[in-house]
Amino acid sequence: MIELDSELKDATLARQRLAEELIECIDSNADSSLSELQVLEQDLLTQVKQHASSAVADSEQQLSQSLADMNAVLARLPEPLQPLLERVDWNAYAFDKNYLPRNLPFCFEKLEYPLGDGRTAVVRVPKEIPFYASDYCYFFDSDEDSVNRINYFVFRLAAMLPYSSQFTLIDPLKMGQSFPYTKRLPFKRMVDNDVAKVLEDILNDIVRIQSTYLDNNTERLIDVDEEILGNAKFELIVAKDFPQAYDRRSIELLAKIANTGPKAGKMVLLDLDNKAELPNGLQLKQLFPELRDAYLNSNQLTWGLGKGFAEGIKSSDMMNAILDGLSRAKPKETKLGFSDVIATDPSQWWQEDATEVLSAPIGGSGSRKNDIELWFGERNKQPSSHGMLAAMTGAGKSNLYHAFILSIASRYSPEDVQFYLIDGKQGVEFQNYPQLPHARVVSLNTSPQLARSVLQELLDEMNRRNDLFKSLGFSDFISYRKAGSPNGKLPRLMLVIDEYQTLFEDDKTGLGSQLMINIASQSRSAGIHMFVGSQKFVVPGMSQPQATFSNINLRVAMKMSGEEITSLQEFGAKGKQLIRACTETGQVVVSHNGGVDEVPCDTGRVAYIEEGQRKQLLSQLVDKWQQQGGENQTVLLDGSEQPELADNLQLNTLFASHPQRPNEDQWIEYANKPQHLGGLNENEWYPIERPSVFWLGKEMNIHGQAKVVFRRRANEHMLLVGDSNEARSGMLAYLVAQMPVNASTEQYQVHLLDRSIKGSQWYGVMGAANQQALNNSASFSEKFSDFAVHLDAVAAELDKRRAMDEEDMLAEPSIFLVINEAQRVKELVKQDNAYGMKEYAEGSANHFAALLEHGSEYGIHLIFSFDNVRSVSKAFDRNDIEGVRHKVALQMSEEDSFRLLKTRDAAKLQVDGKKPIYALHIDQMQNRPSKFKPYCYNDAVGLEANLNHLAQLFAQWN
Ligand SMILES: Nc1ncnc2c1ncn2[C@@H]1O[C@H](COP(=O)(O)OP(=O)(O)OP(=O)(O)O)[C@@H](O)[C@H]1O
Repeated sequence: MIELDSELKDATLARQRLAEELIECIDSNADSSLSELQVLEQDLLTQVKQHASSAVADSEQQLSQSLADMNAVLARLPEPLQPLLERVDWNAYAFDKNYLPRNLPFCFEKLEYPLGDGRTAVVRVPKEIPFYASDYCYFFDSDEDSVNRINYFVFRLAAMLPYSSQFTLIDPLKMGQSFPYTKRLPFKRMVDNDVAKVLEDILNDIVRIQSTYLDNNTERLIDVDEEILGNAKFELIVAKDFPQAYDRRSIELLAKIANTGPKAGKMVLLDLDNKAELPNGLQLKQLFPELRDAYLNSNQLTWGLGKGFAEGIKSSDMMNAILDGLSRAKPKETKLGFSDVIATDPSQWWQEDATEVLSAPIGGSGSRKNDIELWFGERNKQPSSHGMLAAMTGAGKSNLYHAFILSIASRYSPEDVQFYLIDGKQGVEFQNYPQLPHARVVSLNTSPQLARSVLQELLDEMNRRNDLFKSLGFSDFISYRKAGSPNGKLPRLMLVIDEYQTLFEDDKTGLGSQLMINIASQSRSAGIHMFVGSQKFVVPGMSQPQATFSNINLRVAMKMSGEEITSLQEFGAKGKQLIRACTETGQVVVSHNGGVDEVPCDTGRVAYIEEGQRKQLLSQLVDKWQQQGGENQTVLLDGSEQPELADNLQLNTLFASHPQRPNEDQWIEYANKPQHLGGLNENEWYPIERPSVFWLGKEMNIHGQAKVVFRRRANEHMLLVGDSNEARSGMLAYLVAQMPVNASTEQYQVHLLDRSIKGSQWYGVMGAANQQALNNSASFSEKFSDFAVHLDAVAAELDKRRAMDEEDMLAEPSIFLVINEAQRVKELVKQDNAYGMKEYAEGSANHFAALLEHGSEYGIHLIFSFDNVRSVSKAFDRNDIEGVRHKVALQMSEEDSFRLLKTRDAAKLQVDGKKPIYALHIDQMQNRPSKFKPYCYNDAVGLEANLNHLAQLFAQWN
């Protein structure tokens, strides 16, 4: 045998190496990218050819070896890539994978090799044509075999892309009869008489694909990551018998698709009837500059060549087998299940430790199912403090929150992580989470003011933590926890705000932006993080977004509009490209590096949690926590509802922490206690002033309750004014009902005049409070004449007390004169007397002047409710009104608000609508109006429930 020369040896070795590599590639990893496979395969074929051509005469043996190697390699190719489709058992093929066709195995190339002895070896090498990676428009000449050849393209592509190939088979001459199987293809455009209409649809699709997937970096659909591709389809548009029976418009549209479509995955194949005429003025080469002969893969318009080598599909058995297989094929999994992401067995939960990092797998990319994660804290010295999420409606933002919350809740115990879950103004996304053991606060329909107060609360918590760390000599949360949490375990706190633009609404002073900057820049070292979301990153009303964003490293984006993406500054060009490709619900792009291009973003799909699964997980979490003896301490706030007295945390803490009525010292301690611990945060609490606290509703923050404290000081009276009956009667009834909080029955006196209209729905509310909560210990009158008896007595009592020495006076019980619906007390209307001075006509009413002026210093407090300011003015002088320390106003006109309060604020209480009802408390001594949601009377059932709650608490102290 003739020695191979060195060049040939090299070629042989190179070919062997390639063959081995290719086999390995196919064998070792079914998931290896197809393009890799195809490049190797292409190289192998080239090498075979080169080898053959240089082998010349003396290497027949080598040549056959090469061909044997090649065939061995080809035999191992996945079924849809096999050169001979007929050799595949399609009934056994699963159609479970897409093979993106950069090249299409197409026909056999006939190669002739002179063997030196005069003989010529003829070998057939499979030939591939560049397909979706090219800009070509292929044609072959039309003849009786055309359909078979078209079938070859269709079925090859359908097998290669069972989930991503679409077909438009245009057959105007035979009206679709050439392709009877069209209906059975998984994705197709049915073509009726209006060919142009279908072609226009395709053009629109091209534009859509261009704008969602393609840009400078990713020029072709075939280059888009398959994970991102989602439902985008590669399309083959076949024009049978072209251009016969095609009108001018269709021809032009087809040409436009052929020229712009390939990059967007739309290829045109012309079955070219070269005897047919194009309409006047149209020329094939001008219409289709990229036209190529499918057999020659050349742009020469040579006819009839290579036909003999083309593989066509004639076998209807084979076509049926492929169509059956396609219909059996399971649609590609578009939902990633949550059980792929977290452990489903509760015994495996709460094993992670949040000392350094809090991490939540929320989904996966490619074949990996849980590699998309959001983490907060510190990892390899890299910090990730806070995150933000932007997604258009329907992109799957809610599901992402659920995945995030439940992923964390399953990995970390409630002692390790606690949530503040805040829904925007109209939001109820987090409504299922009050039962979550990890939820410290859940706020639904959150008002802007409340949302801001949550940030303030977290800043307060941060300061408390920092003080603690400092006092113990620790630098931060991590070092404190690493030292074994000497003062008790502190959880990482995770604030999640949906629709976080709520923070910046009605915010003239820019408080929301400032609070956010402070949290973003300072809170990480205290173990406090935030993850905020909206439809965009930068939201209306936010000032200095850059100051905030520079501290928010974690950026999470889902499907967004093209314009939105273009104007994004929170991601670099590469990130934007990935976001553009998020065309389906659940697709997500994540950067922990501020979206910069230098560090690749993660992209994939968020695991989907069905509602039932969510509820099941929640109840399993509750069970697990209860088994450990844990209690649920979630504070639930709902901005759309009026608060209930029974939910008052301060009231409940007072009774929970004092089995017996507190003594003076205990009262001081409780009053001084901060609100977040259930105390009153009231520093001035001197028993000598006999302070009495009454809660009126809920403040616009997490822990604060709206309250008035009456002390034995000047002017400690109250006016409650405004036209909401629910609020007026609710506040007043509950105020009366709270008497026993402050003193035992002997230590207070209440004289009630209830002028509510008999038969109205508000009638009886005050009586119920007296009966259920006070055991009828208040004197209760419906007529002024009855009340006047008590009024006279109280006036006499005042005189008596004024004559007492101070200590004796202080021992006397506090007296509350309460008049409900005072606008209906005609005795309270001052009239001109004989000297032109204003005076009450009724004798007893004249006691009010002295009681207003001096009563409260001697423990006698007046509390009036009026439905309007005019009536207040008829009853009292301007000075009297100004003197009253506590004024609670409901929505009223600007003028009335100013007249009563010297501020117009009470005219703005209901700017967003009638519900919920807001009230304003002005403490004349503090001069700081505070808005709150008052307790309201809604119906007898609610009233009874709240009064019962009080009665039970009081029973504990009797
Ligand atoms: N990760 C996901 N995978 C698959 N389907 C999902 C995924 N997330 C959401 N979906 C589907 O999309 C629907 C809408 O999701 P979701 O409510 O999370 O969207 P959203 O962006 O919050 O919408 P909106 O802003 O309108 O409330 C869901 O009911 C679900 O069917």
